[in-house]
Amino acid sequence: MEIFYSIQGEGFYSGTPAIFIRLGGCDVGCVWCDVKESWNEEDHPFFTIPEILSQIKDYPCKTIIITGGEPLMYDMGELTAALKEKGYQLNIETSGAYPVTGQWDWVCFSPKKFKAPNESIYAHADELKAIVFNKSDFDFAEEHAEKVNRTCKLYLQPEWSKAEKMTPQIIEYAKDHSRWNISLQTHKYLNIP
Ligand SMILES: C[S@@+](CC[C@H](N)C(=O)[O-])C[C@H]1O[C@@H](n2cnc3c(N)ncnc32)[C@H](O)[C@@H]1O
Ligand SMILES: Nc1nc2[nH]cc(C(=O)O)c2c(=O)[nH]1
Ligand code: SF4
Ligand SMILES: [Mg+2]
Repeated sequence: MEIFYSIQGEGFYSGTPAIFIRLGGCDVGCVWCDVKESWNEEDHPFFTIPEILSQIKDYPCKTIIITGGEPLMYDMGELTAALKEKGYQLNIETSGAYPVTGQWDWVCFSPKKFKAPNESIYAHADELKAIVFNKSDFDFAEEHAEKVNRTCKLYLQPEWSKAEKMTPQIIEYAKDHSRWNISLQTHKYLNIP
């Protein structure tokens, strides 16, 4: 869908410069998705792997975030192999709704109520980033936290339109359940892509 250079706004790598590769296509259907324009793959241009390599080669950065859309709808083997060969660090943002493919240095797993995760994601998740839209999302976050590895970082991130209401509850929750950290969509406060 698009390639851009920005700062990772969310989660463990928040604040880190990164090249974003956003793949079009998603059938998870989150009601509050902030990139609904990504859902229909056919609305977006197709780039071959050599075209992608050429578009990113001049950015002064070796960290890539592959996002979407839902990147795991596709077999990520070929693209990630080509990027690894060029020495990039590869991070993925995924709902985990499809089996994990590809070679990843960091997997950010953000489970969704709208389409259950594939079981393969739990062993790969380096970071669980649960979106808090309402109170029931704390229990939903805990259900998934029970299934990830012990070393997986745990984040609660307010859904953007509900941030004013839910952030105070997230703060109290994290203080009472100190395994959890807070993630904010800092790029939206910074007005960057
Ligand atoms: C747009 S999604 C694309 C990657 C993948 N489909 C996923 O959902 O993880 C990237 C990240 O943004 C989060 N996100 C999407 N819409 C959001 C919103 N309105 N408020 C907060 N986070 C949101 C997702 O949960 C995910 O962690
Ligand atoms: N700056 C910035 N950081 C992000 N982290 C995850 C994003 C995404 O849409 O996957 C995102 C995004 O869209 N912009
Ligand atoms: S899974 Fe990700 S891209 Fe798909 S609808 Fe949900 S937030 Fe949007
Ligand atoms: Mg985003």
